[in-house]
Amino acid sequence: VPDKVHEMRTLSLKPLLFEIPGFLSDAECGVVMQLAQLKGWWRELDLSPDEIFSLLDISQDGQLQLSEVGSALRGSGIWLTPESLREIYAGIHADKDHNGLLSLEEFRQLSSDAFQRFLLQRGVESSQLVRNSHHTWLEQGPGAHPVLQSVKQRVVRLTQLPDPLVDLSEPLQVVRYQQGGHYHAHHDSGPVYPETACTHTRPAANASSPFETSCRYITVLFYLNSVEGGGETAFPVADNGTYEEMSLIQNDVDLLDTRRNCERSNLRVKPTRGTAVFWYNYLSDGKGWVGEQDQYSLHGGCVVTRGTKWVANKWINIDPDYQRQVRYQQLVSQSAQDDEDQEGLVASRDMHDAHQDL
Ligand SMILES: O=C(O)CCC(=O)C(=O)O
Ligand SMILES: [Fe+2]
Repeated sequence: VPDKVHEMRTLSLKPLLFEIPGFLSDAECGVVMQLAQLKGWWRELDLSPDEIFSLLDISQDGQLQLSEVGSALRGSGIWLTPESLREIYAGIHADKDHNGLLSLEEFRQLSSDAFQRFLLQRGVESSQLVRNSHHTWLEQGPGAHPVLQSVKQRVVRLTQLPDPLVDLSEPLQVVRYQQGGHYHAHHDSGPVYPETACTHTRPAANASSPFETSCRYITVLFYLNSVEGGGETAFPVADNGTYEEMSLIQNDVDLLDTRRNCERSNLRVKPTRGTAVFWYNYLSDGKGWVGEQDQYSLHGGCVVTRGTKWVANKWINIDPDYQRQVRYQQLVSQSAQDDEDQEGLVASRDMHDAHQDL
């Protein structure tokens, strides 16, 4: 908050994790919640289209037969005949070539939101989801609400990163959990291999790559309210002596399960209105740039036992491939320049207004 001195507490070294009480004022938390409410909510299973496709493609032949989609749905207690599936495809314009098969390409084009909504409507229970919450996105660029812009500037100061890196990152994500909501333990961003592309720098990548991840170097998590019961953010392996994937599930205790086993997590942060926590999802490469994924950054939202829980995520996206990040930034500033050049010729103000978000 401007003109205020803030205390920053180190919560763990693995991952590098800090807590800053009072990072947002109560009024600011209220504004962010209201803006999110106005914007409207998404709900999702939190799987990428490729992941869903691969799960459904039992024969692994790269096509989804009607029977594959049908039997997948049967597993969740939904009985759909091939005819009714065809009808659904038609309804959501899924099967462009009308051959009754969905290729990965068709599946990708199919609005994954439409499909996920459909799965939810068809009775996948919310407690069975990886993430049981609603979320929405708020832009923080010029024209955005002053509170959102000011929060972004504070994130720049907090993280000591150059402005453009923060400006070119994802918008602010606001998340609302109702009573009973949770988010099982996860990494906000995946591992990077030499052939892994980052979602945000796709436009600057040369070839199509087999893997993609969001490359969220830092997560800044804001608690917008204090939760009446539960809803802690759990870091199951924070500051563990060692990290073994196997030890996450032991004697039937799955540490990733935040509905059951939060109290076994090494570290839990209690949601307090206005507090921010932030951590690094990647280690340093030792040369001043982003390196490997930090396995210890695993975290989740414990089940909310009483009341609702509101948080916001500010992710800072940086490509571990330095050259690609640079190319991407050049590309963006070039196209911003082109837009400006155009402005004199075309009355493009209306268009800009149309893109302006809350
Ligand atoms: O709700 C929380 O405490 C954690 C949220 C989270 O991990 C996320 O939204 O990625
Ligand atoms: Fe997360």
